[in-house]
Amino acid sequence: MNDKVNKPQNRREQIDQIVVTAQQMREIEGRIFKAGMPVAALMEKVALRIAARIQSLYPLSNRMKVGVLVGPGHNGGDALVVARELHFQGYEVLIYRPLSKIKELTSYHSDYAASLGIPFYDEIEPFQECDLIIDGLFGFGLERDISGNIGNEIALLNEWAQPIISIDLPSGIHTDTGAVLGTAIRATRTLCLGLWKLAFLQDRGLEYIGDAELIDFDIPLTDIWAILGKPVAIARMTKAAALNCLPLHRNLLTHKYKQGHLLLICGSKRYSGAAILSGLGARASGVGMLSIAIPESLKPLLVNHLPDALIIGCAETPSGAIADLPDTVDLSNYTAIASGPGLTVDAKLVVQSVFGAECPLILDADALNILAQLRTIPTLLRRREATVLTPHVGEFKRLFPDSAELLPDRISAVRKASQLSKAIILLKGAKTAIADAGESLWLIPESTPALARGGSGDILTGLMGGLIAQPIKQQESLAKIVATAAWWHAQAGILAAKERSELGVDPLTLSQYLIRVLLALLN
Ligand SMILES: NC(=O)C1=CN([C@@H]2O[C@H](COP(=O)(O)OP(=O)(O)OC[C@H]3O[C@@H](n4cnc5c(N)ncnc54)[C@H](O)[C@@H]3O)[C@@H](O)[C@H]2O)[C@@H](O)CC1
Ligand SMILES: [K+]
Repeated sequence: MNDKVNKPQNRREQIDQIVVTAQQMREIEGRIFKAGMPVAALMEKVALRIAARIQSLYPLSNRMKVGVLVGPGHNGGDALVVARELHFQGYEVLIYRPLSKIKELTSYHSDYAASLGIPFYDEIEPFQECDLIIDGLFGFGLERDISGNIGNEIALLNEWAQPIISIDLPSGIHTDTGAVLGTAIRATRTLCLGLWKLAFLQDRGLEYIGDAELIDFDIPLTDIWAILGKPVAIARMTKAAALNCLPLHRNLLTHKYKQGHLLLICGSKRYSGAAILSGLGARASGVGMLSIAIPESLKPLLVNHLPDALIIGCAETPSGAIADLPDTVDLSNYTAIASGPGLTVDAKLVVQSVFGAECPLILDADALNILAQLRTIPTLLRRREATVLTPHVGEFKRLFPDSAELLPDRISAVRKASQLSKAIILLKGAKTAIADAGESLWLIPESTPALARGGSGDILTGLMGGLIAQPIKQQESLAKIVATAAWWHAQAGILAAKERSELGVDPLTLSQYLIRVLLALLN
């Protein structure tokens, strides 16, 4: 792949960009063991870090009763080491070990914990009294559905009120797809071990993961690159990577046209606000020149809200959509074109007219619906320059019915659609995924449900268009800029929700938080 994950300054930043499957984790782990690290020593090291983290989260008060759930594999082994340490620190510990057949190393830890007098149970009832539950039933070794008694006991446990900390993954969550295998623990917090597993970046498992946190245990980067390759094929978008990608510093001798010229084509009589919001998103990107094509009758409105933009009034259809661009518009003048918000499907002609543009084209909202009517894949394959699509799941299904069959595995679905269409596709969701024709895949790890609100996508389209229009640093790919826009948009939402509540993140406010969050992150 030719997409580059930036060279961040420190190990933690590099680790934070990495995402692995269960198989890759096994292979990385295998290299460490082969190099001489004893399995038991690694388990001890990891589990001591987990125990220390749990103690800092839940310091010992007068009486702290901790229930530890122990499964048959090394996830259970980790949990037993944690149980032992908490016991030594003075916590009252009890252990739920429902399966008798367990791995050898786990059984040693089990025997030792029993010898210390820690009580063992094979039913969950007594754990209702616990102040905290630690879940070490299954980690990345879970292969099949959890069924039978353990399944029922997990369902019961999920109804109780005490916090649950899951080790590595919530037991029952598939490491790669995030799917619930039969039943799963609903964790308050999950301590992911060593490297981020794919499940943390999938929408499906989110409700089970709770707050996610990575416990680093010093996996050598060389072992990671040996298995994943470098640059990696799937990357989490982090603050370091995103800030590196933003056009934060301009050349001293620049002028407005050197800072990019974005053409936004959006809005209709029916959805005039969408044009304003896209314009505000584009404005926050810092783009040198912003032109906005809208139906002629909306011109005064747009000038009022965006006096800095060049407003292009267009002929209207009887329904008040853009009929066509005026003859005076020369598409070769723009460094990027973004089209879609508020258009309505009546703006078909104008969307068709920009397919030939020889600059990156961003299509959103009704432009996507129009594209779906025109036969998505052949239309996209005819484009000579890059096309970026920003569908939500509903739009994605209309655009790529074949790829949509892979849903709810969003990562596989978006990757396939991108490979088939050669477009960069940003699939919106709690964990937005950006695929670049099978080359690279970026995932946005943090967001907020506050962004699930009419108009917030319009801000994103404008922001993304404005970023893409600007001169791109040589080493950055277009997909990474798209991911940076999505990351920035999400961060603005997170900060706005923190300061104003999730109810207070209307799109206009969101647009104002774009620069505000940037300043906060830079400081
Ligand atoms: N990757 C690493 O480098 C490290 C991994 N460690 C821990 O090891 C874990 C992985 O350990 P394992 O590979 O032993 O896997 P798990 O502990 O996740 O569980 C696998 C065991 O459960 C059984 N099993 C799978 N599905 C089942 C089902 N539905 N019902 C009943 N039994 C089922 C398997 O036969 C196997 O014995 C990680 O999640 C992590 O907690 C740490 O101890 C140390 C470092
Ligand atoms: K677990």
